Amino acid sequence: MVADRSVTSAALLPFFVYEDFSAILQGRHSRERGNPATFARERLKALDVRLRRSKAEPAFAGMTIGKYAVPDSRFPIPDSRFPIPRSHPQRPHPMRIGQGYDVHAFGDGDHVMLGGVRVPHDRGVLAHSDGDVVLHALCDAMLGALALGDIGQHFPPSDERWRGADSRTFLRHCNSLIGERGYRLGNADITVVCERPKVGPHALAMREAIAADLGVEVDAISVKATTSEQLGFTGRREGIAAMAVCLLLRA
Ligand SMILES: Nc1ccn([C@@H]2O[C@H](COP(=O)(O)O)[C@@H](O)[C@H]2O)c(=O)n1
Ligand SMILES: C[C@@]1(CO)OP(=O)(O)OP(=O)(O)OC[C@H]1O
Repeated sequence: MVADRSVTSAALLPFFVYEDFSAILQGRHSRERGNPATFARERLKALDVRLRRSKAEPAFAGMTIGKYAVPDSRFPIPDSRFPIPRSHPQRPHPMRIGQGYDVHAFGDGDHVMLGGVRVPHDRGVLAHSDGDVVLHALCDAMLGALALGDIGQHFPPSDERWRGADSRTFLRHCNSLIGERGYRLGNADITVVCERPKVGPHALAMREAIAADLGVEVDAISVKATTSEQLGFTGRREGIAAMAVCLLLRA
């Protein structure tokens, strides 16, 4: 699937203002970075994200575009349940590691969402959200690296807001939690376990979609797959699993 790489200018306004303000606070101004709005537009252009004029929900709300966070009104940030530590240790960790794992059972359907990509299949998955095991495992790895619990604590299955939700929303939110705490994603490595569908033909599209949402280069994201040699629940084609590890670096 090719992402709708467009975003409303209204959605970008708050971070233009923020960028301007923070540059002033840091004693830097237009000579160093140029006009903030122009700088942001150039960054968006480099990432092939187009500005569009629309009053609709911005497609990229909540995601990080390069160094910019596009606000997502659905999430109060900071989330009071997961406060940002007020004081960092004198020598904060230069890096943090996280791992995640997710499983969904197959059910009726004609596709599975994997890494934000719609992959045609003769089954769907049973899930509260869109059931994207790749993104759920990655979110858990990112949350794990921050010691912030797991995806179910941030997006409870009991919450109707997340019924049928696009898991890229979860991913962008986890990324914003990372940024707020002074880190950035260094790289992530994801393994999908299933007999079918074949993941290989879609792996690049998944890497591109994930990289776009996280504001990192595609080579920072690895997606690979294995069968389980017809053993266990994945081998019997009852479900699909994914594992992820990620490394966070101090921003
Ligand atoms: N769902 C899958 C499973 C595997 N692949 C690719 O096939 C290779 C061989 O799989 P084995 O389990 O027999 O090692 C594997 O290395 C993957 O490249 C796939 O694309 N999708
Ligand atoms: C993603 C959430 C959203 O409610 O529900 P599911 O789509 O069922 O997926 P799961 O991997 O079980 O993670 C729990 C929930 O956070």
